[in-house]
Amino acid sequence: MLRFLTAGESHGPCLLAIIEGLPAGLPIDLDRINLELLRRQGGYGRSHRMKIEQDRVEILSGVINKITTGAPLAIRIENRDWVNWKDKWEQGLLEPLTVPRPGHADYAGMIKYRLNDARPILERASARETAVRVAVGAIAKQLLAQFDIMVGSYVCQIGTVVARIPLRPYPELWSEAEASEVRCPNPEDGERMKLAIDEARRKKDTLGGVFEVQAINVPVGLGSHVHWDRRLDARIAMAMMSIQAIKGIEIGPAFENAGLPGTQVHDDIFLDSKGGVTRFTNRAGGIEGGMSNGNPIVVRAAMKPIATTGTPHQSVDVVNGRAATPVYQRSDICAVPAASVIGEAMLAWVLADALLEKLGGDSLEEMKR
Ligand SMILES: Cc1cc2nc3c(=O)[nH]c(=O)nc-3n(C[C@H](O)[C@H](O)[C@H](O)COP(=O)(O)O)c2cc1C
Ligand SMILES: C=C(O[C@@H]1CC(C(=O)O)=C[C@@H](OP(=O)(O)O)[C@H]1O)C(=O)O
Repeated sequence: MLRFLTAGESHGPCLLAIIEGLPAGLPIDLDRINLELLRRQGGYGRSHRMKIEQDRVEILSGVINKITTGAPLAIRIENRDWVNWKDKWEQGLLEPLTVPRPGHADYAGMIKYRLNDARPILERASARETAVRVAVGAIAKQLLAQFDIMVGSYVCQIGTVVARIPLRPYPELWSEAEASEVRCPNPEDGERMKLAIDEARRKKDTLGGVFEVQAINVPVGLGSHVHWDRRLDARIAMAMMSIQAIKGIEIGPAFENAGLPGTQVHDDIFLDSKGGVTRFTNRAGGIEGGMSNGNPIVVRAAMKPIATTGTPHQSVDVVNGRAATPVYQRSDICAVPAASVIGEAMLAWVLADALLEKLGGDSLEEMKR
């Protein structure tokens, strides 16, 4: 079983993760992990914070001579913004934030943990934590790559701009998305998305959207139909929904399928010329009965608009009980492109876990055998 834990605050010294259960003998390419971190930091519409941070991963254990040993990996990413907080933080001089910000974890967290200050809540609820998750996902991708399984993504919608996705094999769409500042494989729609972000910024507003993550070359039979928590779609849904601000997911075009008759939805099975079977459609998004069916796995996720808007929301000061507006410092206008990279990391993690479960083995060699 693969598992990982993360720790760290958004403006604290660093983010940490411990990854347990990786097979021994897996070559780890640090540059490729750092490339994923760079991809997550990109994207049109992000705040000044992304100019401060330059995420690089350090591996502190579990890897010797660039190869996993089978022991837990401890990994670390520095928060460069820490120097701007360190003195006040260490001397206990940070002003309490007594007005919870709507759309954030602040209100529920303050009640739950009996705090008159939202800071301890926002520090951990922040999506800054996804930096280290992307590093974890990058390691999962390196395990999957040993079995030719690849994961990629693109952005399908920002605000009301819905991209027309060209009909091309996924790897081509991924490289076209990579060349776009909003990770949209359709350049014309990508420009419209950027204009929508500019307009939101001008109006002191924010945007959400939809991204799609896909995995190709996934063997048949990851996950299982036999028990609720072994179903691959359930595991993917949980991983995707764990990303901050993700509020909906679908496997394949699930919400469109819901309105169609069964004859137009289910992917018929045909004999191919080599005596095997093939399918010409993938409306199931690569999963039937909680198991991968050999088709690409296709997951869409809906991200709500960024909660902190330049136009103030109404709230209440929990200390004096008066109506108030929360403190505004800075905020992303749109983070859907970054979220799509985080979605890749989470899908890669779930698939690596399911693959290891299916193949077994303590070393890469055993897994391959
Ligand atoms: C990559 C990324 C960047 C984000 N940046 C911001 C931001 O700058 N400002 C903000 O208010 N919310 C931002 N969010 C969303 C909040 O973290 C999230 O809405 C909040 O923690 C509440 O969690 P929930 O939306 O899952 O309920 C970001 C989310 C992601 C995935
Ligand atoms: C730091 C990152 O994203 C942050 C996520 C975030 C939030 O509330 O989730 C708020 C912003 O941070 P700050 O509170 O410092 O302005 C974003 O910049 C990152 O993605 O690395």
